[in-house]
Amino acid sequence: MTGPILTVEGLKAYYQICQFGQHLEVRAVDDISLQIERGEVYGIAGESSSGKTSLIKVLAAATRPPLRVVGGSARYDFGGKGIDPTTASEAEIRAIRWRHLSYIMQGSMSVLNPVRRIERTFRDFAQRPLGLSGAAYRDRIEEHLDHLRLPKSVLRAYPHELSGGMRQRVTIGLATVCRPDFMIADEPTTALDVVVQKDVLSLLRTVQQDMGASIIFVTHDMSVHANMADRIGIIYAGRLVEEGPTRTLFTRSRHPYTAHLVASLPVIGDTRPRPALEGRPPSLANPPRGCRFHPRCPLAIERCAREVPPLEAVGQRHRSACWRAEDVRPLLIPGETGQTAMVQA
Ligand SMILES: Nc1ncnc2c1ncn2[C@@H]1O[C@H](COP(=O)(O)OP(=O)(O)OP(=O)(O)O)[C@@H](O)[C@H]1O
Repeated sequence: MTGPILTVEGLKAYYQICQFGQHLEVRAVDDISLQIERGEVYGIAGESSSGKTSLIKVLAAATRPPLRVVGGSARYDFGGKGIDPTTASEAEIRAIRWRHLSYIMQGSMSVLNPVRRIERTFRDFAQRPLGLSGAAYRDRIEEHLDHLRLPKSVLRAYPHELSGGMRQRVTIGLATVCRPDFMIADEPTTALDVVVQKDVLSLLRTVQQDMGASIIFVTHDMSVHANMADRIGIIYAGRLVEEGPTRTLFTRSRHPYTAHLVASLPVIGDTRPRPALEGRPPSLANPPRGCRFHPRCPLAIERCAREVPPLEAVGQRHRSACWRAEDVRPLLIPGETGQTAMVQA
């Protein structure tokens, strides 16, 4: 199979709400275009309220009012089976859910029913898409658990009887049991402590590589991206402002906002003060004209307040939306600070 598995073009999704008798549009996803390759882990980063979850809700075909897709398109190519999650019918989505497209959500308890044993949840998720029953079905599930280094006994457990890390491993098990082509993961490890987080991430990476699946992976934690993602897209105020291979983004970012995110990472032994970013992210109901980052940008010039910078190539598979992309310098020098140690080859 050739070509990207997901192509997003000019996607716009707004929350259309009525507040104090006034009609408001919160432009959570505003003109986003990107492509994800087969077998690729694509990380989405950005601070709170930048639109990450809204974007992946649209991509997961989970758009519900007041969020509405108001422009653009998204298209998955599952080996000849093309589907647009913004326009597909319920029946079309049901046909691809779990088998082709699966979803690992924030906090395992949102998928695990507290009053059902894990085996029942597996049955609800997997039996129909796998088309297996009896011993063949049981063998497949047990083999899968074994692969995830989960004991068979979890099947008899209720969610509350498992630790947070174990529950998240079960969630990954559910999301991968039908060997999907594409997985969407929204902050899958945020609620876990660092040691368990590492274990869950390495499990997710192993399963993804074994299956050759693609993942779009959302977290605000840049150090998780450093260890997980092949490529990263940086979102600021509803827009994709930079995108590139992980190492490139960490060492040669071409957007001042990315440079700030990278410089904010703690580095052992480096006691230099972290450069602070002035101001707050804008309201997406009334974003500033021009580049949305310009009111906080240390490099802003008059043009930035007037014209929206397009997302343009600045290197190999590297795009930036900044009028001053050429002038962006890393705020901390990788190597000197040990920062590159976080980025795996
Ligand atoms: N139901 C809603 N109605 C109105 N606005 C909403 C709604 N849900 C989210 N928003 C707004 O949409 C914008 C994007 O929110 P979103 O949750 O997508 O951001 P995020 O980057 O995922 O944030 P976080 O990291 O905190 O989850 C924010 O301004 C948020 O306030």
